[in-house]
Amino acid sequence: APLAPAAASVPALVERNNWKGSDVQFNITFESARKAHLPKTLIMATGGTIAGSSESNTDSTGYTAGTVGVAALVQAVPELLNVSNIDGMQVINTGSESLSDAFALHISKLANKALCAQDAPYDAVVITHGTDTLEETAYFIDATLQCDKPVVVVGAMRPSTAISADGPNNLLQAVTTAVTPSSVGRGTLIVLNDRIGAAIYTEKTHANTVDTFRAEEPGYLGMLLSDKAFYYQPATQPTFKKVYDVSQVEALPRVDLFMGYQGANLELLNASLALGAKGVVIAGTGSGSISDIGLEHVNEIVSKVPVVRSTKINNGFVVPGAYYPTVISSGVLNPVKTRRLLQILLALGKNASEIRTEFEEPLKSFINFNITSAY
Ligand SMILES: NC(=O)C[C@H](N)C(=O)O
Repeated sequence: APLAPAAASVPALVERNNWKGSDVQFNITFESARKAHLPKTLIMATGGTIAGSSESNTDSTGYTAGTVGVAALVQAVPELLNVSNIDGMQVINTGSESLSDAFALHISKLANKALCAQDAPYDAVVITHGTDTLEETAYFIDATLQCDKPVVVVGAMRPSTAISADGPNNLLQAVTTAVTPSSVGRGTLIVLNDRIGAAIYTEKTHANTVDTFRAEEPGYLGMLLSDKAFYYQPATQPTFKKVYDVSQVEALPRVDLFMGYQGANLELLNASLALGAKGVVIAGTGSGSISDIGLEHVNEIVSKVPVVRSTKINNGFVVPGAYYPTVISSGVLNPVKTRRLLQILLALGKNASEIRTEFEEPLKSFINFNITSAY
């Protein structure tokens, strides 16, 4: 059976649903294992390969993601209870490719309640998540969490039934990182495969291997060594990070994402608007370049919705350039994170020139240019 309790001494779990103010499906705790001196961590489980299983222990492609619940995930790693008191919450159980914009908003609100509300019951939150869109949730929470407590997002590349499944150790490392005092004040973190990265910079870089999460240019913040989190530098927040309050936001607007390539003409932008898009992100080629014909189509819609250009290279900067006066530049954010920030800004009612300022103003600190509003 997948994820049978690894040790005879695993305390019995208690299922309950008494976390005030939440709309959780169910909530587990290990009451008998409570230790007064340990911090309290809430594990929010969402599915993914870390909660996946297969008939075959060598299968790392044909398994079903999101089949194992939070109780089994925690029970498979009783060592968690040596570093933290643990509660578990099953937020959803699915492959992360199927997570919606509504999910991102929902889990951000849950994390804020768990950590930042008055009398917030937890010291840290760990989110178990599929890796395919893990960085989108991690960045969204990073940009919307109203306090300094740690949120760590973790996943796995091999299902729970695989030989050398990476999930259990990743989960232990995530909880260990979450309750390490020097994790406070660093923003949302991504922990997999012994490495700790900042949500704003870290992304999935390989479709199959366990060392997939990297922050190619800025590098990792730290690593785990014999189950201790080690940081290379004292706590600091990412350079361009800004935090927004989405507690009053009821839904994120539709924002579509288009990619640049030879022959891309972007005429589908009009279809996107007709389907209700309130903003558009273009994962441009190189440093955010857009084809001449593509730019013509962009210019047909910029008076109606903001268009932000990032880069499909997923590394480096897109800065304002004379050639694209009508388009907003994403700075250091990759396309999917750019999309998340644009959704947040639109949801908060910002107009196009305010959105431009939010994206481009921070870049002024090191690059000399004039922000010109083309609207
Ligand atoms: N490794 C994984 O978790 C991939 C899976 N498709 C997911 O994102 O849910």
